[in-house]
Amino acid sequence: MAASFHPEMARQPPAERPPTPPNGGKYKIAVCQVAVTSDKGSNIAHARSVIEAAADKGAQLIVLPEMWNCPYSNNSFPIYAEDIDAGFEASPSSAMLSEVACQKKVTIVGGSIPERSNGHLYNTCCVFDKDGHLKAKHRKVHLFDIDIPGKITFKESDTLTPGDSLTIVDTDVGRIGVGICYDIRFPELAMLYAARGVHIICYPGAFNMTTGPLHWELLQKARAVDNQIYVATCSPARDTSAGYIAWGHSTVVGPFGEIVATTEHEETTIIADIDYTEIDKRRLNMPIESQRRGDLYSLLDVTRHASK
Ligand SMILES: NC(=O)CC(=O)C(=O)O
Repeated sequence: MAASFHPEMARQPPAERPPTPPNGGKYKIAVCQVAVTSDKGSNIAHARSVIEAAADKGAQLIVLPEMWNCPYSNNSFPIYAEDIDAGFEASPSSAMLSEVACQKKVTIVGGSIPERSNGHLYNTCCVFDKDGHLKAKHRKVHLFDIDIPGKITFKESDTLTPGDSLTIVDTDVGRIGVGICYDIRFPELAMLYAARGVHIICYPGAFNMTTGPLHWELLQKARAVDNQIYVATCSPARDTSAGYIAWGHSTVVGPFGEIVATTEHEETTIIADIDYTEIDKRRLNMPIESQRRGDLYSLLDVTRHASK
């Protein structure tokens, strides 16, 4: 039975200080690089079985990819879109995530799906707690509009509207910041999340065959090492017959820039141990926050003292 959605709950700002994470800050994360088809019903059923399998292997935090219920294309977004705020009856993808989170008692960062709301379409990630409650909804704030002639041209803004807020959510597996794919290219977002005490940023994403080989891993490591936090990315599996071919290579990076777990492009689930005491350790080893020269440069709002 799906738990109901309370929009106000999702909008509550997090406390200034992150609560001490239970279990000493040690968790198992599963990043599910699922294959996506044009059949929404089978995508939902498949994602469910992959989540169940990950939970059965001990994962407590489970991440899905960007646009896991539909092909990644401007033609598909309006057709596959769901009205999440209208309740789970109007959103079978969210209903499934809520049910399986509650059934398996896991936190789910539910990749993203096209969301229809008040006449707009968004690229939206829902986060569910282990009781199946929708804790947060992140709408991709930086739309993927690029033009690399002869390689790739994509304009999400042809169909999608950007979100207008950041997403930080306190869960049983720590304080999570959410970004979607292109959001990873904007270091200010990650800095702000770190300033607010986020332990891990989850980026469901679907980089492509042009930018993926050069930028995907580099950006994840940069966000992690600059901010001394964990970063997890989750891509769909590669489908070479698709209009948009995803790079794959879902990864978990630690606060020293180390790859904790990664994969190639086929469908798979990677399960990794994360340990937030590593964040404190690395910040002691290399106290870049206190070494920052605020007298020479500053970014409005980006000071980690907000979380102290
Ligand atoms: N698909 C995206 O949003 C981003 C991407 O592929 C890139 O930044 O490159």
